[in-house]
Amino acid sequence: MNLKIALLSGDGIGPEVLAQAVKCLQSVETTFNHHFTFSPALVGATAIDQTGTPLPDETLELCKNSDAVLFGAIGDPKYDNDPNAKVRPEQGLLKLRKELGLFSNIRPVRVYQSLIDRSPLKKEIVSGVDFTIYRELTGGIYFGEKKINEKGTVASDLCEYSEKEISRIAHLAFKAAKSRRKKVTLVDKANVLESSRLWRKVVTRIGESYPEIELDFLFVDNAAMQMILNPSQFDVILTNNMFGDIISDEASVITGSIGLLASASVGADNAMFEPIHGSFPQATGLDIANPIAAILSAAMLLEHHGLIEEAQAIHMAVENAILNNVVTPDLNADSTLGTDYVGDYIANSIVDTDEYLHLNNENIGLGKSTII
Ligand SMILES: NC(=O)c1ccc[n+]([C@@H]2O[C@H](COP(=O)([O-])OP(=O)(O)OC[C@H]3O[C@@H](n4cnc5c(N)ncnc54)[C@H](O)[C@@H]3O)[C@@H](O)[C@H]2O)c1
Ligand SMILES: CC(C)[C@H](C(=O)O)[C@@H](O)C(=O)O
Ligand SMILES: [Mg+2]
Repeated sequence: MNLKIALLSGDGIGPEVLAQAVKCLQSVETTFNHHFTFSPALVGATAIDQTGTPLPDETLELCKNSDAVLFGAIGDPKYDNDPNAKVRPEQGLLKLRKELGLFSNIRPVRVYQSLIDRSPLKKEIVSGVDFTIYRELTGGIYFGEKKINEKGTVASDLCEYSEKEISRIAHLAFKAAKSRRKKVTLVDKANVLESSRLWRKVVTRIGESYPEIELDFLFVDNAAMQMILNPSQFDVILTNNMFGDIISDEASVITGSIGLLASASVGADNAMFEPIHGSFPQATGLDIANPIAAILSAAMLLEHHGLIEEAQAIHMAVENAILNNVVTPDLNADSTLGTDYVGDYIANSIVDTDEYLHLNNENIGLGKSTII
């Protein structure tokens, strides 16, 4: 398959982790005989420094004309610490999501058995945790009208949602639950917010057309608590833009590190793949950032394009690295292995499992079909 991939490395650790994801995609290219074209473009603080804007027009055009966007991270302390800054790196990411129509952000949360001791929670609580967050990505308080009075003493951000915005992501969440454990939990604040009450109404109605799926509701404050008390109860979590942002960082803690969590941002015509973490500015250039979230985002990119075995090969290579303790210091405080080393190790262990089985079966005189 030929794929045109736009590479938006961004700021901080973005370029370091994205380079490892590219290595893995290149390894997939040779192992499975595909052709991927990588086109780098500016975004975030780096783009502001060079062009004055966090999302130059050329970057947006490139993304629109690519089969997928692979995104690193944006953000820089010089903007984080300046509430008066008018131009901010985050505006680039938000505009990109909006312009590409990426309304659904899918964030899988899975605990690796071999990392169970890395979780701050007890083994018996985290064992087997496997859920996915469907976070609405182009609406809500992030994109509602923002106001501040002339004196600069009163400010507001409007949280607005339409039925259409809710229903299109709700359908995706229900469909995902069909091939999982058949449960959707809507996380909202319907006891207080009008917009959350609309979410409940719309999602309840849509749920009726998925009778095999159990639909559950949790207020976000309780959901934050349940995620720590009993995370195994979740299968598919459906939620708005802001709640999804917050609970996904919380969920990452269960797994042992935010450096493990990948995501796919999907719309009708475009798709972007991005770690859930940020630019981790303190780690820039230190070769300590965990590249796995970026690498697994590349796996989600492949899966999105129907390259299931290829995505599986990346997952197996990641599991192999984790099993062999080839990890960055966030997963093992004694580790002296860096981002680049872990990236190389994972890229070099990507194999075509089908071929591997085939070869091994032939060696022992069995046809491939007898085993698979
Ligand atoms: N999608 C994005 O680009 C994105 C997401 C979140 C935050 N940000 C931006 O990033 C900047 C820093 O934000 P922050 O400090 O709140 O969040 P962050 O995710 O960058 O870092 C928070 C903490 O998570 C850990 N961490 C993050 N990524 C890691 C990795 N790959 N490996 C190991 N540990 C990792 C570190 O302990 C770090 O201190 C801000 O400017 C923020 O706006 C961008
Ligand atoms: C950087 C910021 C705009 C972004 C968000 O809030 O969506 C980030 O936290 C994320 O989770 O991708
Ligand atoms: Mg976030």
